[in-house]
Amino acid sequence: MKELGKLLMMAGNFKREDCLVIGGGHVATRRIGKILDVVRHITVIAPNVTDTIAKWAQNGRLVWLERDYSPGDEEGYSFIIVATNESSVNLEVVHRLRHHHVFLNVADHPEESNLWFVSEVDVSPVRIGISSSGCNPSLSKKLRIALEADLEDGGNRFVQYLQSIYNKSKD
Ligand SMILES: C[C@@]1(CC(=O)O)C2=NC(=C\c3[nH]c(c(CCC(=O)O)c3CC(=O)O)Cc3[nH]c(c(CC(=O)O)c3CCC(=O)O)/C=C3\N/C(=C\2)[C@@H](CCC(=O)O)[C@]3(C)CC(=O)O)/[C@H]1CCC(=O)O
Ligand SMILES: NC(=O)c1ccc[n+]([C@@H]2O[C@H](COP(=O)([O-])OP(=O)(O)OC[C@H]3O[C@@H](n4cnc5c(N)ncnc54)[C@H](O)[C@@H]3O)[C@@H](O)[C@H]2O)c1
Repeated sequence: MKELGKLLMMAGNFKREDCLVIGGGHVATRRIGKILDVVRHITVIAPNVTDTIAKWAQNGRLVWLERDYSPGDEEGYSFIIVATNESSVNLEVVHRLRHHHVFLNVADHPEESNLWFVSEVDVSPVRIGISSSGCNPSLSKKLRIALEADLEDGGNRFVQYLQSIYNKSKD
């Protein structure tokens, strides 16, 4: 795993951003799931997509362009997720965006991204983000699952405190 250095954790407002996702496989599906209700509009470009993405397209949650990426597709988008399984395609997009100020997430080259995804625990209205700074995403996932399990049975003080905030917010 590459060492990404220290990252800044912030809460983002993407309501005005139009997102382009290049690639429609498992990584794209996971990340689209996280931004569906967060960005203004999502376009997916990929010759094949998962059943989940196809369903989102059918339901009008996003637009799927059923074809390969071609240079220039990225024009007009402020948030771009690059997640094809063709490393050369991913790097071509990175290269073309070098002088653009866009939010960029590249699945197989995290060091080229300016935005990394985190594991999320939703205790609405509180959201807890977990990041290993790219060192160990599996560990982030395990911590998320452990926290969610705690949340289910109110097992410790931290989670009980969160639960009390949650219950108050419902009153
Ligand atoms: C949070 C989550 C969001 C999401 O992806 O949606 C996420 N990864 C998740 C899962 C996951 N990722 C990987 C596995 C298989 C591991 C295995 O098999 O051991 C699993 C587990 C699984 O899939 O079950 C592989 C992997 N991931 C990265 C690389 C490095 C590379 O590609 O170089 C490799 C290849 C490593 C290798 O194999 O060497 C990099 C990144 N992954 C990140 C986020 C960012 C850093 C976040 C952090 O540091 O915490 C960053 C930088 C991407 C970015 O955001 O740009 C999601 C958990 C969601 C949840 O909570 O469930
Ligand atoms: N960072 C992470 O968390 C992580 C985890 C696993 C895999 N990866 C990397 O992410 C990438 C994607 O992984 P995946 O499991 O989603 O792959 P996948 O095989 O499930 O999906 C690949 C997608 O890319 C599309 N595609 C291929 N060529 C294309 C082109 N020219 N233009 C547009 N779309 C094209 C395919 O149609 C498909 O939808 C791989 O490079 C993999 O190494 C990253």
